[in-house]
Amino acid sequence: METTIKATNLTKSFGDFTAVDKLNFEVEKGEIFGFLGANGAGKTTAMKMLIGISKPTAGDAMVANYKVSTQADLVKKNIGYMSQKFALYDDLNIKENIQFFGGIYGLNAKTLQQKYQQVVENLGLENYVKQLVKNLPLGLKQKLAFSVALLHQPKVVFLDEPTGGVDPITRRQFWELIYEAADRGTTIFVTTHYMDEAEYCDRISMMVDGKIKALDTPKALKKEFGAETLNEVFLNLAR
Ligand SMILES: Nc1ncnc2c1ncn2[C@@H]1O[C@H](COP(=O)(O)OP(=O)(O)OP(=O)(O)O)[C@@H](O)[C@H]1O
Repeated sequence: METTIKATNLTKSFGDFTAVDKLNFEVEKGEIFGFLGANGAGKTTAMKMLIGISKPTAGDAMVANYKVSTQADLVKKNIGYMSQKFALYDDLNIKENIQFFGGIYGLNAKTLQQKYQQVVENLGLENYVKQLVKNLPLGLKQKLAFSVALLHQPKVVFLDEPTGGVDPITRRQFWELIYEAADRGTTIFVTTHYMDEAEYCDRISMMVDGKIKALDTPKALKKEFGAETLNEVFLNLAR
């Protein structure tokens, strides 16, 4: 087993307030790890530390073999990131987005052309290549954003509520792409508020008030809490 994320007492305080309180967990290569919590539980603060844009005030984390405390630039180069709020440039077309984001990660023109063709073919985007990304249906935009986050073949990809606003069938299709990436060995770290998505994860953690209160497979968590659904587990914990 190869560990791609390891948090050790990972902590972030703002003055007297501890938003993330001594998180300890490991995520293996190719694992799909769901990161759940109610609003304000501390998920965004934790994720910001894991992607190297915010320094822990105590503890540390290794991500893709680099320390977030001292090697944040290397962490950033070796991960992918996609959020619901920002992922692609609406006023560029598919090719331009791939050239822009792939270029940031240092891919050359030939590789970018190959990646572009692969993405168009894999996602069936042939009818949209002349359009600006803003004209794509939301579900396709999300799939494209995920593919763009994987252009530089990162060891880990962080997905921050990647499927907000689409129906369960479209979410399910998005998850097929996640499974394919995980099968190729990419580690997936995903936050979500949708319990159907949480069910698709290999393991999930549930955060309450800055701490991880439960962490296991969806099946084991339901058993542990004597619950029929993950939603019940979640409500039990968050209460
Ligand atoms: N820069 C900051 N200064 C002070 N407090 C902060 C700061 N950033 C976050 N917090 C506080 O830390 C707590 C956790 O916030 P965070 O955004 O990480 O939660 P979250 O679990 O991501 O919630 P949501 O699902 O709503 O995004 C909140 O109480 C928030 O007000």
